[in-house]
Amino acid sequence: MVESMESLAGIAIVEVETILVDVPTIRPHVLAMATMNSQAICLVRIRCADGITGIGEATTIGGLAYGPESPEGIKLAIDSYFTPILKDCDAARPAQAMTRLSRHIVGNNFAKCAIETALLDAQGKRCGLPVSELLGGRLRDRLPVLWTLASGRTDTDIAEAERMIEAGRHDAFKLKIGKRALADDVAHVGAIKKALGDRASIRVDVNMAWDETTAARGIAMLADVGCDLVEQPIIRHNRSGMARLRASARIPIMADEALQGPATAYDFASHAAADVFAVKVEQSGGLRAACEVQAIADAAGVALYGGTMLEAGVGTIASAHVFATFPALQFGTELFGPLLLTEEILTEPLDYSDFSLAVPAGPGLGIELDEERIAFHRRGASRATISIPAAG
Ligand SMILES: O=C(O)C[C@H]1C=CC(=O)O1
Ligand SMILES: [Mn+2]
Repeated sequence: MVESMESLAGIAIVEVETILVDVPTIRPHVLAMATMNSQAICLVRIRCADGITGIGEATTIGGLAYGPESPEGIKLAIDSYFTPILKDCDAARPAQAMTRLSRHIVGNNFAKCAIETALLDAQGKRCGLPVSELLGGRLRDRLPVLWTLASGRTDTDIAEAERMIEAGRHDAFKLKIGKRALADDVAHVGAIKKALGDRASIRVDVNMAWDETTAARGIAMLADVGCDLVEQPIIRHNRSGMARLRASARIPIMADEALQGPATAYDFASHAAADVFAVKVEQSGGLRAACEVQAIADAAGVALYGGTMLEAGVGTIASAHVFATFPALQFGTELFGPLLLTEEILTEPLDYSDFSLAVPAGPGLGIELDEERIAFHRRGASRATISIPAAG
């Protein structure tokens, strides 16, 4: 007999802890809608009655500059609304817990993703399986990773790209444009492509900064200077505009902000409004929802790219487990979030080498938080001052 959804909890969820952590970026990261000097991370820890703890992360870009959720709002939503529901859920049934949450909580995709990550991490540890295996099974152990050049200066970006190629870290780059005049942006892209030539793929992300007319002109100009792809050139809800741009462009057009989970993916796929989907686990509403976006893309013949919200180690590895299950990943991934931060918050550094990221093989996410670093960067932490003994 199938057990009722309302069955009593088998393994109780004892505690849901949310922690805000601020980690500086290695340099200012200049996007059309915000310049990031640090990243605010909402970490989640779910403690279960069987002694297992799962971890999750929700991270946004520029606070509320990118979308409707912020790290502070996510913490508040989880503490006030998610936790009381989770206290009645069975930790050993993550899908049931997520269905219950969705019945009572509208939207809040990022918060849902953090909770699902923690539940799946705990479940993986319980079963001795990596999260990617819980999601159906991984098809690859490494993921190609692109780097975003966004210092705001062309010469600095070229030097940064040269260092990345030389170190074997990245050979595909995304340039953030849309803040400056179109001609200046195209000159910036053209100069970088000219300097790097066939050694690198150059793509751009406009982050919705153009109107449709500017986009039509801009995409043609970018194709002329050797750009390989244009990401989200216009506002997220203009699906017919995206379809028109896609139909006339010589280079692929990718949807990012427009994709807020399976329903929007279906809408964009059925209206041929993008050549490529940037799948983001947080924007999708969680790991399983991201897999549904992938299935819709594959069914519609839309190519795939593994996106990021510039998450730190936990969110990045949650995404890596998801993308490792994708049969096709034609444009690779941009899972470089931890590399943009001055330090990793994990005990073991992630393996970024050979132009790719290794997907951890251990149970759950296969990573551990560095409690000392978390305590240091925790918002409101009183930092111990180092006293230097007086000379002599
Ligand atoms: O894609 C975005 O819009 C967000 C993000 C991903 C890489 C990056 O530099 O910013
Ligand atoms: Mn984007």
